[in-house]
Amino acid sequence: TATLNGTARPAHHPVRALPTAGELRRALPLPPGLAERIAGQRQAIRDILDGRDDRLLVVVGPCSIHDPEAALAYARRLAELAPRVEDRLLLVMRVYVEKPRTTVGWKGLAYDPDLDGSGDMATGLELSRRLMRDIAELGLPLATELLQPMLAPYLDDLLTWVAIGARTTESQLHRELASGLPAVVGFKNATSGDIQVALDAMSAAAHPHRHFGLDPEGRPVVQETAGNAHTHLVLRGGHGEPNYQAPHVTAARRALEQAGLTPRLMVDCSHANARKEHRRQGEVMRDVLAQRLAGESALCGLMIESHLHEGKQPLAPGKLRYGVSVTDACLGWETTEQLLLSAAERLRQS
Ligand SMILES: C[C@H](OP(=O)(O)O)C(=O)O
Ligand SMILES: [Mn+2]
Repeated sequence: TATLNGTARPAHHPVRALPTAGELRRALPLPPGLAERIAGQRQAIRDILDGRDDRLLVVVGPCSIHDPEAALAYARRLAELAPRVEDRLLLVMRVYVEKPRTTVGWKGLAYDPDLDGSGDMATGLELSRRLMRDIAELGLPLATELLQPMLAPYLDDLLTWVAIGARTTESQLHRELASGLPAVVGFKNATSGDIQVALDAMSAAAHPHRHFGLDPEGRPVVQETAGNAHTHLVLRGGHGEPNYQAPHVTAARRALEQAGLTPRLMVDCSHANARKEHRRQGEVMRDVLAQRLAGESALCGLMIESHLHEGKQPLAPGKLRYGVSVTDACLGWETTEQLLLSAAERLRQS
């Protein structure tokens, strides 16, 4: 037996039932026209990946969502900014509801919406889907990291862009998942900095797969996927060493070309590229823009971790400051807005 919160239980005792993906989608359906709008947003990103659209894809928002109200307030500001830069930047909001932990820690809104380890996932799933739908209705394309493959059908009709994280890019389950997603998928390099696992993931995800899965009613099925050719590498640094500078980008582009993959990549300005110092994201972004303006055609995207207010705070329920990340430190809104406005301006001048 295992002990959970001090209570001895059989090791694999199902704690509480969950709605099926079908039930949650019926409870929180897409309003008329939203599915078509999301399909158009996905196509816009494919156009950038395929070089038909020379705008920059920018995935921007909180490292994690712990407060749907604050997330919606952030989304309203981003939705107001998006049309002001859309001639040069395609803004996609990070709505991350599942967090991979290096060891243990809070796992995200979908897993633990009360932030106290109680694990009320039924509420977490409902809050996550409801928030994503509210944000999508503002006209913003949505991005998230998909971590638990069985959660994907609860949310993936709302997703324009999906990250497979540094800790799961090597996982066959996540490559199979990516091969069946309608969204564009970014594979992060490994936490070690190795990019080969991401190139292998792109190759694997481009093929059709048959894999174990659940149907919308939660019954086990053999899932058949068509393959997803619209995937790309995301450079996020490794073991505290950045990999966004020109030599790394050139090497990554060459590796992609040699593997017969689309030589397009995104730079995650945060995480190991900022050496976990959130203010460095601006410096990383300026370097990437300079490379792009110098003609590096592989660079088609940026990721920025940003929230209403800068920094991060310990996860202390009841003592939380509004609009501050409880996971990785983020830039504040004002700085983010300035960075994006000046990036759009620099790209216009080029
Ligand atoms: C956790 C994730 O970053 P990663 O460590 O997977 O690059 C993220 O917050 O975007
Ligand atoms: Mn993060």
